[in-house]
Order: sequence, then structure tokens, then C-alpha cells
Amino acid sequence: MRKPSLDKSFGYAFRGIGIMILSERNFQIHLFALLINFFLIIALQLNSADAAIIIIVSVIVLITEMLNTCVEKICDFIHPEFHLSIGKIKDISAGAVLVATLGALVTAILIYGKYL
Ligand SMILES: Nc1ncnc2c1ncn2[C@@H]1O[C@H](COP(=O)(O)OP(=O)(O)OP(=O)(O)O)[C@@H](O)[C@H]1O
Repeated sequence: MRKPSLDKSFGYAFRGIGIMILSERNFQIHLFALLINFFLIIALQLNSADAAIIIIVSVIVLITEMLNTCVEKICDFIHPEFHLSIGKIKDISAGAVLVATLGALVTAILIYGKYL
């Protein structure tokens, strides 16, 4: 199969982000959290290192949410019926999002705590 051109590849990637924004509620919530963080970074005048850490942990949460959605969709595609293994796979994938979110929360408390 021929490889798609660079602009088409970017187009597919942006379509993937668009699908997440339009149809995944949890992703919308995490994206909203990132916007609040941008606001706080400016309002509290965080230094560039602290701002970078906040942005990195927020983006990690968004990425894990995207990968979790991929896992869910693959599971639903290959095995739509109930299966214990599918349940475990989905639970572990959701657990990854929770780990990233809790890590981001603790990081935010530690960093914003210095500015309040
Ligand atoms: N086919 C299945 N077989 C067994 N258990 C399943 C199956 N589908 C879902 N589950 C169980 O239901 C939980 C929720 O799965 P679901 O696919 O509905 O994700 P979700 O809660 O809609 O996630 P999100 O809110 O991120 O979209 C899974 O973590 C798993 O425990």
C-alpha cells in the first residue's frame, strides 16, 4: 500500500483529534481542564519550568484518554459480546487514565501551592 502524503497524514491525525473532541465526553472534560490550566498559568504568572510541567502532565492525561478510547473501540470491534478478558482489558486501560489524572492532580497541587 502506498504511504499517504505528509499533509494527508496530518489530516488523518487532526480528524482523530476532531473525533475525540466531538464524541468523547471525558476527553472534552480533560481538554477543559487544560484550558483552565492555561488561564491559571497566566493569572498566577507561573515561571516557564512550572508552566511546562503543568502542560506536560495535562497532555499526558489527554494522550492516555485517546489511547483508552482506541482500546475500547478495538475491543468493541473485535469482540462486541460480553467477555471477562475484554472487561479486564478495558478496566486496565481506564486505570491508566486514572493514574495519569491522579498524577496530574498531585503535580498541580504541588506547583500551584507555591503561588497561592
Ligand atoms: N464486552 C465487554 N465484556 C466485559 N466487560 C465489559 C465489556 N464492555 C464493557 N465492559 C465493562 O464495562 C466497563 C465500561 O466499558 P465501556 O466500554 O462502556 O467504557 P466507558 O465506561 O463507556 O468508557 P468511557 O467513559 O471512557 O467511554 C469496562 O471497564 C468493563 O469493566
